[in-house]
Amino acid sequence: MTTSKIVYTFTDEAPALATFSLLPVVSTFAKAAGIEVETSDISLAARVLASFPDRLKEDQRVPDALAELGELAKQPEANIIKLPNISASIPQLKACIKELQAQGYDLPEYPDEPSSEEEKAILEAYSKVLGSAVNPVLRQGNSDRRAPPAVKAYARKFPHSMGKWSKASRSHADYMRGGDFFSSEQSVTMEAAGDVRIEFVNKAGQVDVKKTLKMQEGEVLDSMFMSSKALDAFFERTLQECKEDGVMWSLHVKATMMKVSHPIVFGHAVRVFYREVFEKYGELFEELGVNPNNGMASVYDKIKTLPQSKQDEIEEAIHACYEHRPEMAMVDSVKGITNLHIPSDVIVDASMPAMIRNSGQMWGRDGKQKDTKAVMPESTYARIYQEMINFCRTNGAFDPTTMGSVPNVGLMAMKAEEYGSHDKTYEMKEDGVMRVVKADGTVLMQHNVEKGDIWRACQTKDAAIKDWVKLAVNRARQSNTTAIFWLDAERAHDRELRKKVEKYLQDHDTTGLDIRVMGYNRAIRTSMERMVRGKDTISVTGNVLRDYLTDLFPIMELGTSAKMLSIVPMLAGGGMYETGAGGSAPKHVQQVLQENYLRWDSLGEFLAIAVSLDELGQKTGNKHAQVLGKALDAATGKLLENNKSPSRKIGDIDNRGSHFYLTLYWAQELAAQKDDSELAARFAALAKTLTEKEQQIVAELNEVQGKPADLGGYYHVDLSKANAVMRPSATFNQALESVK
Ligand SMILES: NC(=O)C1=CN([C@@H]2O[C@H](COP(=O)(O)OP(=O)(O)OC[C@H]3O[C@@H](n4cnc5c(N)ncnc54)[C@H](OP(=O)(O)O)[C@@H]3O)[C@@H](O)[C@H]2O)C=CC1
Ligand SMILES: O=C(O)CCC(=O)C(=O)O
Ligand SMILES: [Mg+2]
Repeated sequence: MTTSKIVYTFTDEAPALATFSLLPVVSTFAKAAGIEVETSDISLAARVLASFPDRLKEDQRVPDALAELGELAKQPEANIIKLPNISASIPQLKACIKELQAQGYDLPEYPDEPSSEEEKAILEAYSKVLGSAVNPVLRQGNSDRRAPPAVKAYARKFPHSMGKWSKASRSHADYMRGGDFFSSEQSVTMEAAGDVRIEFVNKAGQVDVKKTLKMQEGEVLDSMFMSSKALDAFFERTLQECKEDGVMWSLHVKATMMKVSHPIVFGHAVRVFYREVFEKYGELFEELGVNPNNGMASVYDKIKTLPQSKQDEIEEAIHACYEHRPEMAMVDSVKGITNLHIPSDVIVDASMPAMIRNSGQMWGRDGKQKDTKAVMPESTYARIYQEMINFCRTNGAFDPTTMGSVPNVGLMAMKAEEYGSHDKTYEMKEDGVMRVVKADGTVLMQHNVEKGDIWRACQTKDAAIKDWVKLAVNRARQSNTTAIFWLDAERAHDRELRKKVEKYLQDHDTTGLDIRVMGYNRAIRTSMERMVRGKDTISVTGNVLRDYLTDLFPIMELGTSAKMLSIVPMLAGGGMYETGAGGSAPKHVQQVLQENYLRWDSLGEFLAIAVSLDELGQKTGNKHAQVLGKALDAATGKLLENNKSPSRKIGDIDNRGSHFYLTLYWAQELAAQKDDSELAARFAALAKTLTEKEQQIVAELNEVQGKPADLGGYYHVDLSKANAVMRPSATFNQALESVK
């Protein structure tokens, strides 16, 4: 039997905990097909540790698993199961460093304001770990995300709750009407390969070359900026309006994925909301190293060094702001954590759908739901949320039992669009001109900018676009579904893409297919109108809309994006199977710590593993793998039918219980199938044991609930402790071990 390999990532928070329980199951089954399941630790903690080998003792060092996996992703044999990981904000990164230091790892502090060369090098090393650092490296292909039929059927049978919409709802999205990235965007397509320079020219005419880019032929290059003055004025306007109208104020950005530009935007919101505090204590804050981009948590943290009386004075000034500012949405009203506390608490892709599902409301200081103004400065993508809000206000909440589906084909390969913008994003230090210049001196694009403005460039490679069009046509054909390319004629970048889409569509046989190109507003309206009639529509979008829509529609349709099948067919021929489309659910870990209950649903993992096995089987001719994959799909279907997913509250089965049922059904399916007698024989005993001992195992699993759990860490858990917590049934463990 040929041994082939599946790489299973070890990540963070809830999915990492779930891995302790699920991986032994997967390895046991895969082994029967001669497949080795290798883990690759790309958790935030491991990435931090891998950045400072020289400071660690021999036995503390870890390999740079992300770099290795990034290389594998470029090979045709790649078969990677990727679980969601933390895209760390600075506060999260600092907390991780602190935890590792306390565990005895000699890591340097995160230098907020590096002064020496050494500190600058440290900051650079940490910057590589910050924000969305994993996905752009591993996603060496475009994105295919959809709800499999069994999952959709489950949602129709057991619909999740949907908050009612009132026609009188005052909730809405608000965005800049000028001065933002949308209004300043310029875009060019490179006619030939060659270098271009990004440079700044100050008022005195001095030129500072920021970066030289090696451009490929046919590559699309964009540049744009957000005016800092316009941004501040916008925030002030939204606050005034909320105050006057008595509507709650909330901010929705993506400070994790847009790791350079959005924390700055978030910092502006903090400074405007607490204007008097920053005016009065600005200098002191500067001395203390307060960074509003890290949220109000940074203020509370840094003022701790001050005498108590000064701290009280500042806290009073903060409270005084609440007197004349509108009510702000809360992340945790019990603990008093506001929307402006930490930039990674409210992440737009998940927060806006949650709000729309929840009657368009968020939680106020008193813990009650309220209508809210959802502030999303960048108008490019914010408008789609207003369209959905309008739709729900007019037609009522969506009905999961009848609604159609909006799967997505997203452009993200080769760090397409915003993914590749981080090292080309600048906060201007003075007034002047930012320009993009060809080697021969031709100015391709330029903007007049002012101090504080945020300027950025994005690149999109021709090969990535070509592959994206191909994937869209394939999906439209395979699922016989209408596909809409969301490309806005108002946007410079999209105009370039429209030309390419028209051209590359001709490379494919599209007879009989319904493929359309529309601006965002029309695209979302059309998709929603079809959806309420039970029709499916593939959204074919750029990178940010890929991210937004693959939470937005699944959360309406399925209650969570965790149930999505999320595939990245890699350009080099390999495959990455992501689990779900959502995040790492930090709230779930808190529940484990408090009451040893993990409500994480590993359905995304089950779906991904089945596709991974099937693909591996097809590519290597491993028949056992295909049988395993098919049986897993059937087992997942049964699990859904029998409603054996984790429930939200203690008392019922949690993540561990659902893994037991998956194992039971998987073994039963294998034992019963007729395609592969070897596998049937091998799993017959396990199927029998688990069937007989169901009651006992479930009792053993559920017995541990209700008491606090000790994991020995948050970012870097103690392996044996986490193992003990996540595998509490001796009977189940023994049954698995007995499979030869
Ligand atoms: N692909 C990736 O690697 C991604 C990583 N992230 C990262 O994840 C973290 C959290 O992001 P956030 O925006 O809060 O998004 P999450 O998706 O983690 O959280 C939103 C909510 O969705 C529900 N949810 C998500 N996944 C599951 C699941 N498998 N089972 C059950 N419920 C689920 C939970 O609801 P409830 O609490 O009500 O149970 C959760 O609180 C951040 O660090 C972010 O950067 C985010 C998106 C993708
Ligand atoms: O890379 C990230 O930070 C998040 C990605 C994400 O949310 C997604 O791919 O849906
Ligand atoms: Mg997302």
